[in-house]
Amino acid sequence: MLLVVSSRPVADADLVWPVRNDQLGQMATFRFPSSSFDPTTGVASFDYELDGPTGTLTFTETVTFPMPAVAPTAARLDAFHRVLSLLHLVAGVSYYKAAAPPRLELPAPVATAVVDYITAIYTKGLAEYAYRNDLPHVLSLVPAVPGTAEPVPAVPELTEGRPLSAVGGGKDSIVTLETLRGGGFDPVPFSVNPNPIITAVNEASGAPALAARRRLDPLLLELNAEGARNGHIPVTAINSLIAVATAVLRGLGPVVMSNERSASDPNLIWNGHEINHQWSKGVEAEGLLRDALAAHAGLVDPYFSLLRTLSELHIAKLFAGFTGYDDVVTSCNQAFKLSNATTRWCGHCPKCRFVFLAMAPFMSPERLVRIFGTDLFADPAQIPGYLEILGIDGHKPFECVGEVEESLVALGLLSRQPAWAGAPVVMALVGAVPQEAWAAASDSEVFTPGGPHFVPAPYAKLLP
Ligand SMILES: CC(=O)N[C@H]1[C@@H](OP(=O)(O)OP(=O)(O)OC[C@H]2O[C@@H](n3ccc(=O)[nH]c3=O)[C@H](O)[C@@H]2O)O[C@H](CO)[C@@H](O)[C@@H]1O[C@H](C)C(=O)N[C@@H](C)C(=O)N[C@@H](CCC(=O)O)C(=O)O
Ligand SMILES: Nc1ncnc2c1ncn2[C@@H]1O[C@H](COP(=O)(O)OP(=O)(O)OP(=O)(O)O)[C@@H](O)[C@H]1O
Repeated sequence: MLLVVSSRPVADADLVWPVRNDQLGQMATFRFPSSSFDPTTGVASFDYELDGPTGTLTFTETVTFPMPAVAPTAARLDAFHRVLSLLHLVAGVSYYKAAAPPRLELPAPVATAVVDYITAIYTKGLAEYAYRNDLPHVLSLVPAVPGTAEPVPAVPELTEGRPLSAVGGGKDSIVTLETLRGGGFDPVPFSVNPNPIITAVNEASGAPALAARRRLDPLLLELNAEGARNGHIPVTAINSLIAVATAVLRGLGPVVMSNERSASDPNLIWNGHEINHQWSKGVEAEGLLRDALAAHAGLVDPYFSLLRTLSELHIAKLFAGFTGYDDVVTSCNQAFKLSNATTRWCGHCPKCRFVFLAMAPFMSPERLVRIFGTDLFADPAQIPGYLEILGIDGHKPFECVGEVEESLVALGLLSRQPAWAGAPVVMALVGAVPQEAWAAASDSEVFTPGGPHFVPAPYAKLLP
């Protein structure tokens, strides 16, 4: 059930406006003044500017790419630069959101597909931010573009080669990596800013991995500490473009993501707009990015999610079949913060709750507790959080959690398994679910692949 809200909630303490910095409050325009790439170091630099009557603030973000031993062909280098120019536009969201000015000025003429993608990134990708900060103008932002460019011709050779498999350290990317390997595709694992968890997952795979390093401008973090506007950004879009640029630079084939079916479903409706925490993981974002990459860089099938048609519960079931990652797999977002990250699962956030529930039907309690380091079903303090995930209280949390129906199906499966049925939290939840909710949850729908996807034919045969 989708919650429709007409007023926003009281903002979180860390999102409260006004900021101490008056300058930010009066910014009128966001620009993309310049970008550069140094092939000797592999460092791309992206400059941004917030401009208003009280002055200008400038930012520079850098991304360090893993350079190939052999220089890329001229065609690949040209496509790489074109992907970098898209990344420049997309990575601006982190700095735009510090002020949310009404004007967004793109630096050069681009194809219509690029305008469509960038418009969606700054509106739908920032929708949760707009909702939490009560900034409805962000949802209808229209970029100012200095002209329209013609789409470039398609160059199929640019995406031929071993697939690059994006690894985030969680169960989903492990399922993708192992499924590609099982199908004989010899994927190259790739991560942006791999932390010790991601490094351990890559080591467990035994496949040599590539990495790119992304560095936010420290000024942004200073402004955040002073109370600048802040909130969620479409980070998957940024990681995706860094992955595509790396694949093009390294002579690899398509970027394979692990974004599931439920990532496309919104958390709630506000002012008539869908608010989806995971928008840049959804199928709409995937299609828009593919179109932008085709029009701007001539890339054919450069990017797709192998798991797009699967539910989270289905992916959890597949993950249970791969036992080599139990000591390293971590899906909890707290473990991926830039500072004060947890070592592995925090054990008390919506994502930990959901993944524990999703894996439980397919694992023994011993194995699951070993993976998490704690038994969430033994702790009654988890019950209120689970009631949200089951759709009994509040809306779907702003986290990467599956649909209410998936949670209900998982709980139904647990209630029929002697190993889990007697767990205190399982018993309490089974008692709390209204009869009509059980009726709406269908095992077969959850385990039947479905919905739109962009998986090319040679890869589609790998799916269940
Ligand atoms: C790890 C995490 O969940 N972070 C979110 C959190 O930020 P927090 O302050 O707790 O920690 P940091 O991630 O270290 O961020 C420090 C500040 O830097 C800003 N920032 C970070 C990355 C970036 O690319 N741009 C930035 O401006 C950030 O605003 C902090 O002030 O809360 C933030 C505010 O809501 C979120 O923006 C942080 O989310 C990260 C960007 C992040 O990597 N999140 C993924 C784990 C995540 O949420 N993935 C989604 C997919 C969403 C999508 O559409 O792509 C998911 O798994 O559902
Ligand atoms: N640091 C990263 N570098 C490269 N790709 C990433 C990174 N973090 C996440 N991804 C990719 O982005 C997508 C969304 O990330 P998400 O965190 O949902 O996936 P995950 O870590 O594989 O699984 P889980 O849902 O269990 O956390 C996935 O395809 C994942 O592979």
